[in-house]
Amino acid sequence: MSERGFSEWLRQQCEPEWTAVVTHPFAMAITTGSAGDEEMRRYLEQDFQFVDSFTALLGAAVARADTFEARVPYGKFLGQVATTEEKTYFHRALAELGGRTDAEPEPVTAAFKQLMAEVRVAQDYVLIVAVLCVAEWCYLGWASRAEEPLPESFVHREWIELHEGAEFRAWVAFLRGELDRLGAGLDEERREEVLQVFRLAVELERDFFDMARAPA
Ligand SMILES: Cc1ncc(CN)c(N)n1
Repeated sequence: MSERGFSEWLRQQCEPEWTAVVTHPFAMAITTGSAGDEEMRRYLEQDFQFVDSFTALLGAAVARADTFEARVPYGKFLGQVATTEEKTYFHRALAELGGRTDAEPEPVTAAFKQLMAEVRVAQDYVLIVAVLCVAEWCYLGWASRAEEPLPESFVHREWIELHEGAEFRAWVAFLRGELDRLGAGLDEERREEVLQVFRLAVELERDFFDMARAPA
């Protein structure tokens, strides 16, 4: 395992897919504001379905965290997703784009929801953190590549802002810290198990951006 900790070791094992996610043409098109309305509508309709399962997974993290110190950041972020992202951004953005909140999940969305449901039902804390960490860390990865001035359109700009900034960086650092802390006590077999889940989540992130780019 890398001297730099379990989370960095996991990330390195997932190259070149990791870099493919954080530099994905669709993500880069969000950062420049050049992702078109149709693409953004398809992507956000699907992401709204993703966020539902993601919110449930945060609830599982609150329940299964092994320390009170860890439960608090999950609870705090859960409140933020449920209020800021779900209640305001998605509804405003989908209204602007003529999108729906009840779109049929695409195959990649269904696969991602299934992975999140599996680790949630298993109530396996380190696997729960692995999926949450991929989702948040790789979003920080692409969003932090955005250059000022950010796009004028709120659909692009606010989506970047939700995944960048001091608070979001601290949240990702917390998730990585949890993986580093837990990883130190895992044997080889368990580390491999976490890696498999981590890798699948990275692949799904890449496929999710591919889906957004695919012709309708
Ligand atoms: C597919 C996906 N992955 C991650 C995130 C970041 N919360 C998201 N909104 N959507």
